[in-house]
Amino acid sequence: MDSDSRDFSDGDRAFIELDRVEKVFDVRRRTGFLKRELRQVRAVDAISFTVARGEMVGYIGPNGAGKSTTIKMLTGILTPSGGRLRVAGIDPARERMRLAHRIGVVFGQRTTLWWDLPLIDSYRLMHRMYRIPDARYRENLDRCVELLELAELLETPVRQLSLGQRMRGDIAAALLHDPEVLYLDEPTIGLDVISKARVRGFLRDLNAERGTTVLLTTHDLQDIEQLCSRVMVIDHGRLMYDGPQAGLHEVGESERTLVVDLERETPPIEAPPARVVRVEGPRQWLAFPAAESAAPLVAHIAARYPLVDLSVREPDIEAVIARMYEGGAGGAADPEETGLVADGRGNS
Ligand SMILES: Nc1ncnc2c1ncn2[C@@H]1O[C@H](COP(=O)(O)OP(=O)(O)OP(=O)(O)O)[C@@H](O)[C@H]1O
Repeated sequence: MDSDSRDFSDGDRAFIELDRVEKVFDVRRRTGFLKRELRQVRAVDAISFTVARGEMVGYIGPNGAGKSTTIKMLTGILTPSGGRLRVAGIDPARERMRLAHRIGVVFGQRTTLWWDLPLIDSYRLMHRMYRIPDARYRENLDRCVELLELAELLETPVRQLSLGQRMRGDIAAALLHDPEVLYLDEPTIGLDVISKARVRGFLRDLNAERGTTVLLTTHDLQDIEQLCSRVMVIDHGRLMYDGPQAGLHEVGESERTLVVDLERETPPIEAPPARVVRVEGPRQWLAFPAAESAAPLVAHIAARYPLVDLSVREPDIEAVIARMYEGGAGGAADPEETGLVADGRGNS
């Protein structure tokens, strides 16, 4: 063990550390007969963040933002073009095999299981490949089989499993060697509501009970809402936001909605800065800044209009993120310049 790895193995110091990490791909494009143009794609552009041991962090962004490229660099599949990257004190690109014993990876769109073999045979192979001590293998397998409800599926060839069954099989495979960190790239893609709930529940327990560090990439924002208190948003290879999930609402300038039921139809309510965004008979919807209290608005309306009932709707994270993507595309900001990296936690 080198001194680097001792540094990062203890306590809650940075377990994953990226310091101005870049990945540039050279892409050759055909521009005419025998003509090729060389273009560089900056998939990851000077990204810095740290993740402490035991954190569960969402890593989100639109298509092509650079999420998978980041995960591939974190596993050692890709070598960064610049910057410094460490996981558990290990440089993934230089010591990929050593790191493999400490990390688990689930790519939702691909399987790491042997397609033609029964599920249990993939696990037996991993037992040997990772040289997992027998007792630990048994214990981890039993736990995953129980919690991910795999007992009935162990003798089934992987190609005959449904997507949801295969995903649970893949998650178990990633955990047999007790990884300290789990990278999940779209773990609920294509799953039905019940399978999603099962996978999310399992991940929540894994993080709470075992302290496994989790980095989760997803397009399903409910995964983030239900699992990750901290979120990082990446766009055009740059980190646009790093902070608590709740803080997204502020930077996304989101709005809450006051739904007002009146005794009868009335012209649109006037209550600035709130504005009426929809009217249906005696019901009106008013949008107002999420950061402001609803109390003065309610008092204003109650004093002037024939109020029967009202309710407040929180902004949904989907709308907030959509706004961020729209705003970020043009000038994808340096989060340090814009203050979108909250808590100072994202950068070291
Ligand atoms: N091997 C490669 N060669 C050239 N360009 C690549 C390569 N891999 C990724 N890219 C480009 O890098 C950028 C980031 O891709 P990446 O797959 O990391 O995005 P992503 O955020 O994971 O997207 P998605 O949500 O669609 O999976 C894209 O422009 C992509 O076309």
